[in-house]
Amino acid sequence: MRLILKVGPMAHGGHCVARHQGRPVFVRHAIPGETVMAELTAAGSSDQFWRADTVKVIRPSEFRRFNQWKLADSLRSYPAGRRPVAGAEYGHIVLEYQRRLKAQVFRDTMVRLGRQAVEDVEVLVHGMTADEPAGLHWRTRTTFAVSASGRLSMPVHDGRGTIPVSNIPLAVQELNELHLWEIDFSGAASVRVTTPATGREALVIVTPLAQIAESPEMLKSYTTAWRRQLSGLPKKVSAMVSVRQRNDENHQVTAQKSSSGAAEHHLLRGRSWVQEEVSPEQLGTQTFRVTGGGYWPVHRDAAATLVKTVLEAAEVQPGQLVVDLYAGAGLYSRFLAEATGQDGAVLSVEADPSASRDARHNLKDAPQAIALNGNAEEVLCHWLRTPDSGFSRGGLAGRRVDTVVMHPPRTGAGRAVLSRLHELDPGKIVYVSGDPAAFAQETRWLIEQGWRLDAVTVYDLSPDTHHMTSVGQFTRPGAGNA
Ligand SMILES: C[S@@+](CC[C@H](N)C(=O)[O-])C[C@H]1O[C@@H](n2cnc3c(N)ncnc32)[C@H](O)[C@@H]1O
Repeated sequence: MRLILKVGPMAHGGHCVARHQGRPVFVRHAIPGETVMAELTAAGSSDQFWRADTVKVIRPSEFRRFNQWKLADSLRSYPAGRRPVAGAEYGHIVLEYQRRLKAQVFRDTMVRLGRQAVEDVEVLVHGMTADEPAGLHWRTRTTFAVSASGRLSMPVHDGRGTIPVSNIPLAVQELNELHLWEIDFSGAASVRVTTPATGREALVIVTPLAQIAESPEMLKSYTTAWRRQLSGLPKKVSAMVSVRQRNDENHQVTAQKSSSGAAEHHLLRGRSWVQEEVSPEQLGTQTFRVTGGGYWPVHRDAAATLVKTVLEAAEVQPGQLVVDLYAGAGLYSRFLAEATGQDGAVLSVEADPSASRDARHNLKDAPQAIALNGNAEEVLCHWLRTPDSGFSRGGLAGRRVDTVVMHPPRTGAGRAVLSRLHELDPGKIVYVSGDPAAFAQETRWLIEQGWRLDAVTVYDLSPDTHHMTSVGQFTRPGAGNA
């Protein structure tokens, strides 16, 4: 069923809000102010709200542009009898206006969920200069679904099926040049491709279908087939099979999950890691090993931009004690260690064992940085229980933490971690977030405990999508630090 709708503001998640006979309808691929014809994609008679997708624009916004990713363009998808692929919900909007919409969504979310005053969260969303004007070719990590015939595919919106692809306009050119779509990945559930911004290498990670992963004979025979299929790729391409337990979605790891969730790797060719190189302005260059599908900021310029912003917000002085929670491969820790110098210390906390091994490796030239493998909440509890033990025995050597940098998964740190953090009472918290709703809710809680949000910077590190990244800086007036 199709409706003609006058579309209202952009909401968190990448859809505009409209109304039909009083009921809210979340419309994808529209722009505030437009009148569109929308196809209902989820519309139960008792549903509180419906979902719809734009199939025709009746009165276009001046900020509408031609969506350069054909498969993600709803205006070309529906006439072709298919749904648009997910992952480029803003592709039909002029880049500069995408950022204005993200600023509006951030502000609205901070007001609604964070209970902030509008005037306190008037933010600009900063883009990366290299993205102008199109917002294409920035992704260094891309995960594909695999079709029944073994072709690389992308899921369509609302999770109803996948569509084979032969070009990813948002990915760096190095990915498209590999022509992986010509390879038969039958037997795989997904394929993740890492193409670091250096352009010097790539890593293909094949995750088998569950029934194949569970049978050693089938796994062996498919592994042989994938190795053969990939043999024609340039030498710089490494490949591996990753048999991963469930529960590691979005890298939300708990203590139990982090041990049971470790991936078993079978190398097909090359090596199981990539090298990332990060050169934030005036902070020098550092290199990092990132193994398998371990977390790394996806936009080719994100790592340098975030390091610079985090270091500016943290204002670390030589000799200070800094904690990097959810540290991944030690990206922030490595630069923070330069700032504390050898008289200070950085405690780099990461739950995933493989990422934590990478952090240990990446921090080996900075003895003042200590990689701790553990769940954030448990490590915090340990610090609170035995603050006087030495750093490598789970304590804080009797010192007060000057600054905590934290970059949790999109779902946020959660109340338990925030409570422990509040008890720890660091001088400052620098919070990097990939989700405005989680950030707003956790800001609200921190403010209720007496913290103050001193500054927030928002970046568009995911052009053409609805995602944004914020870096917030909190202090607690009256707690001896303001
Ligand atoms: C968004 S990433 C940030 C990584 C790093 N700061 C960076 O920017 O490269 C979140 C990281 O937190 C880790 N993680 C998830 N849940 C955790 C937990 N409960 N305790 C500690 N680390 C966790 C994930 O494995 C992942 O490496």
